[in-house]
Order: sequence, then structure tokens, then C-alpha cells
Amino acid sequence: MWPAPGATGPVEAVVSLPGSKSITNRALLLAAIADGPSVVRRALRSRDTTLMAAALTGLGATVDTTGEDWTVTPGDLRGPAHVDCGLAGTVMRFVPPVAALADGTVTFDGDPHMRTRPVGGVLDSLRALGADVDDDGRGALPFAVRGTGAVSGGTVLLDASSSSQFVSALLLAGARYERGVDVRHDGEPVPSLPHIEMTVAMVREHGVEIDDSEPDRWRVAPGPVAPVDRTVEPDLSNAAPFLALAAVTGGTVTVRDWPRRTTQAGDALREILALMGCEVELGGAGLRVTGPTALLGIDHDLHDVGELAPAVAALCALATTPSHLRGIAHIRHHETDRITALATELSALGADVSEHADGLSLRPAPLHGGTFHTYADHRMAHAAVIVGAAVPGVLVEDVATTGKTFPDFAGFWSDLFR
Ligand SMILES: O=C(O)C1=C[C@@H](OP(=O)(O)O)[C@@H](O)[C@H](O)C1
Ligand SMILES: C=C(OP(=O)(O)O)C(=O)O
Repeated sequence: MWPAPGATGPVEAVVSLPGSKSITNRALLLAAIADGPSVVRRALRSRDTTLMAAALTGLGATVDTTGEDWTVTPGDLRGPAHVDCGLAGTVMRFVPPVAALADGTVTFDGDPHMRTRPVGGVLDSLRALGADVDDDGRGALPFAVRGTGAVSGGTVLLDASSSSQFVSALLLAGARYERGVDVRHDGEPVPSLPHIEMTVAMVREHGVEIDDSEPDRWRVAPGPVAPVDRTVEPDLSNAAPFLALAAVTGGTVTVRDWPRRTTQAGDALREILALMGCEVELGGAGLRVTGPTALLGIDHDLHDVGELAPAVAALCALATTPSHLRGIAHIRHHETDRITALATELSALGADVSEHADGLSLRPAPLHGGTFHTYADHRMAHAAVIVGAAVPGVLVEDVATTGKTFPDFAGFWSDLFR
């Protein structure tokens, strides 16, 4: 149990945040299937990215992670190998399409909860594209990809309504398939679309031709993947608790190096915090957020930016007017069932919350201290520390779970209260 630091007044801070998980893991994977060595500057060093580096190393790439700038040198993709997915969706969904290109068997497993997160859309698609995949029929870990050194590729129809990562996974490796890939989605709307836009943009930066001009269809032409030297942007979703600190204390927090243009979902924080009454300014120094005297609730659809839901729900629990967060049924498949987990943990601290199939409603209520369980979910810990900044006596269970996407989060966070 970690006592969340409480703010005694408005917090004033300027922070430089670690790199984006989503960009780092895409960069590493694309580099591993490229034609020559790539550099990933300011790579995020965290559990998810270390697992990605280890997975690609196991498949034959050389990933030098000694400095801040990582270099990736592709090698012949081969098994046998074992991939530990931990609790990283990006490892479990993005690596199998690369494993299908390897010569040999690649087995996959992960943390206990990872065996419940969906991956069937990726596995069935790989089968349709000509790969040999063994699982126990549940569409979940553990499974094995029996690569033969090549994948024929072609057309595939899938339902990606439970995770955008199913689509991203096929687009990242698709250029290396003999016929490329033509991916079509059929089902409820795909969540987290900015993450697919990030995939498309990064694949193009590697010189691959990709057509996303039709809704719910993505066509990747077969061809070589060029090496790239890129700098990773700060993780804008992980900026949520820091900007929230300004929002709940009436202080001012600046996040340096906030990109002017980005595909990161976290950029939506600018709009969300403004709707909650914050002053939000993107300038040369970065993104500067000043909290209001009375934080406002919001009625908002988070379908595109579901990974922000835990931090936003914590803010809504502290707001002075009611909130309704909608469009996020898919976050029940994240690191934990985040809708139920947020309803349970915020209620335990006195919040007035109702759970819906696809979201949460929150009404103003006085909060009190207590234990906030985190379910091995980094973003539940972020929700906990946001509440703890404003409410005395919040104890965060397993704050180290933040290491999934942020090195020494607890130390970094505590420093803001000195
Ligand atoms: O592709 C990615 O890097 C991600 C896609 C999203 O997943 P879902 O589509 O499963 O929400 C997001 O929530 C996750 O944190 C990262
Ligand atoms: C959903 C998330 O992660 P993952 O990449 O494991 O899906 C997240 O970071 O909020």
C-alpha cells in the first residue's frame, strides 16, 4: 500500500514525460522487419517496451537498449522462440503477425489476466492469410504460431470492435506478406481509431504503401520496409494524471514537448480538460493547463480515447456537477475490466457512481480516504493518485504496476509535492 501524496495547495510544475508506449512498440516492431538498422530515439523504457524488445530479440532481431536511443538491427526471423506478453496488448496482438513470418514455432503466453484479453481476431485473421496457428479455440493466450518463413497474405474480414489493435497488428506486418493485406472490419464501430491512424502514419514513414481511403478498410501493398531514424514523442496518455493534478488543485502544470500535431489519443486531453473548466494553452513551452476554482463534470463519448477513461473518471468523481462517460464498452477488455473496477474503487471512496454496459455516470459526492485497488492496471493507479491528490488518506495498492508504461512513476509523482 502506498499513501498517495496529498496537495496542500495549488501545484505548480513543469514536467518532461517519458516516451509513448504506443509509438515505441510500433517503432521497435517495424524496425525488426525492415531492410536495415533503425534508431528509436527517446524510446520508452518500461515493462511493455522491454517485453516488446525481448520478443523481437527472441525472433532474431538485435535490439540495443543500453542508452536513451535504441538501435534495432533486423535478423533472419526464426523459431523456436517463446514470447512473454506480460499484460501488454501491443505485444500479444502485434507480434503474432511477425512470428508468422519466422521459420519455426513461436509460443505465446503472459500474465494470468492476459489469458482473458481477446486476441482471436488476430489469430483467425492470420489463419485466413495462410498462417498456421494453434490455440485451444478460446481466441486467447496461450497459443503457438508455426511459421514457415513466409505468409501468402491477401484479403481478410474481421470484427475489431473489441480492440483496434487487431487491425494495427495486421497493418504493421502486412507489407512483408507475399500479397500484402487487405483488411476489412465488419461489426460494431472499431474503438481507439487514433491508434490505427498512428499505425498507418508510422507504416508509411517506413516507405510502405497503405490505402485507408475507405472507412473500415485498410490495404497494405507488399514490399520492403525501409529503416527509419525517429524520435519518440512523450506519452500523452500518461500525461493525464499530471494535467489532472492542475485540474484538481487549481494549480498550473506544463508538459514539455507536447507535439503540435500527433496521432496520439492523449491529445484529446486538451479538449476534455477545457470542457471541465480548465484553461488549456499549447505554446512553445509545451501544454500548459491551469485548474478552475470549480471543476465541471462532462457528458462525453470516449470511444476513440478509451485509455483516458480511468483518469477522466477520477476527475469526474471530484467534479462539482454530474458526468456521463460513454462509448467505452471495449475498456472492459483492457488491463482489467476498467468500467467495473472504476465503479467499485471510486464508490469505495464515497463517490456516487453507476455502471453501464458502455460507461459510467458520476454525481458529485464527498469523497473520503481508503484503499484503492489497482488490479495490476497502471491506469487504475493513475486514477488513484488523482483522487489522492485531492482527498486525504488514499492508499494505492501496488503502485509499482505503473511500471507497465512509466519508469518510477511513484518517485516522479512524489517529487511534484515537495
Ligand atoms: O495500439 C495501441 O498502441 C493501443 C490501442 C488501444 O487499444 P484498444 O483498441 O484495445 O483500446 C489503446 O487503448 C491501447 O492503450 C494502446
Ligand atoms: C489498454 C492499454 O494497454 P494495452 O496496450 O495493454 O492494450 C492501456 O495502456 O491503457
